[in-house]
Amino acid sequence: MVVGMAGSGKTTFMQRLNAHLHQKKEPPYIVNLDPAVKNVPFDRHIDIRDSVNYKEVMKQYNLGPNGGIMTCLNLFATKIDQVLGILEKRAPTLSRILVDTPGQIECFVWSASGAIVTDALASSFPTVLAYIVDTPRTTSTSTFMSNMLYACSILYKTKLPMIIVFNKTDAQDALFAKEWMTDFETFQAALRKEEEKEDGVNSGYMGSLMNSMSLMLDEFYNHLDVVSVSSMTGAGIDDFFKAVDSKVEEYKRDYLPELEKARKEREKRKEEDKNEQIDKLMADMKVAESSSRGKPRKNKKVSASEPEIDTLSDAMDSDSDEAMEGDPEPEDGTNDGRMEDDSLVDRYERALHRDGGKEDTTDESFMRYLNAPR
Ligand SMILES: Nc1nc2c(ncn2[C@@H]2O[C@H](COP(=O)(O)OP(=O)(O)OP(=O)(O)O)[C@@H](O)[C@H]2O)c(=O)[nH]1
Repeated sequence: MVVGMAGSGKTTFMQRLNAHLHQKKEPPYIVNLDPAVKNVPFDRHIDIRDSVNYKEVMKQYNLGPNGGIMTCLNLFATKIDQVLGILEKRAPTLSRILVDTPGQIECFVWSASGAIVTDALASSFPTVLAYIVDTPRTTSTSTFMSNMLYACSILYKTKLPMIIVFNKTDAQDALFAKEWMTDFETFQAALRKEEEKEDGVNSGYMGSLMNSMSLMLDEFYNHLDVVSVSSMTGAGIDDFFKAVDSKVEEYKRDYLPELEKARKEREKRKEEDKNEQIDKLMADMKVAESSSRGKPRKNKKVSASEPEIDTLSDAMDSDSDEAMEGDPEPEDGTNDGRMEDDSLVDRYERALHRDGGKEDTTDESFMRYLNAPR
């Protein structure tokens, strides 16, 4: 999945990857998620523009460009199951799926639909993010830092393996950026140099902010692979694919178990919710039963100060008080004084196997309903 700021060269990079894979006789499957792109210089198998009309969405919903992209993505996200279905059907014959994303990166990465699309893909296929950086525009420490912070936030949001791709290296070598990422002191020196040269543009608050951030980003750099490419000339594309293969291993090693853990936790929570609902149901039924049994109120004092029963909780309080007063518990403590008979609660308990797993064929349908997967 290719992400990056507007103009960083995502589409050109996609075009280069496509050409490279075709040359190797491993044609990729291509998905375009940019609703606002005008010309895509390669064939797409799935294109968001086929299902939503960006211009029309802006008009219909009275939106600006970014709102238009977000809404298109939201509409597309509702069809993600169908997209996954197509991809999964194709998967056995595919070596790679390439996904292009909108240049308005925040619309994609920070929107709910962006997360839905990313999570859906990542739960079905080994997914790697390629964060494209416009190298010639990153030679100043401040633009470099903004790019790295963006990449960092995407990494922490998606938790997917990420490769930083320094693009346009035919116009600007990326060695300086690689050094800044591996040697903190080189970055500090560049900061100082800019301060002197630019007459204090990065001095004061900005300078010290970047200084601290570069220290913080050190940890983030450890999680990345970095490659330099030129989408224009094709230089570095082999290195990129090598990095992808190593990141796929990382996906299998780190991401998949996390995914499995999250899935199990979701299921466990669902089960707990179900049990909680059943417990509530049981509690309600006990109250309903005890009040509907219509025991005569013994020694009931009727006084002006006695509160009226308005709510279920009031009723519960009142009944338990009453039980303490006039209907004492048996001394062995095995019975709360309300459940002597084969009551509805008993039958529900049996239906749920809470009585040690004894079968009760009479309530089978209810049991089946409760145990049925949802
Ligand atoms: N010199 C050079 N220019 C490049 C390279 N890759 C892309 N460009 C140029 O950068 C500009 C933007 O490229 P795109 O591929 O349209 O960038 P994008 O990220 O898809 O842009 P958006 O769709 O607006 O987000 C174009 O003029 C490209 O020709 C490269 O490797 N070298």
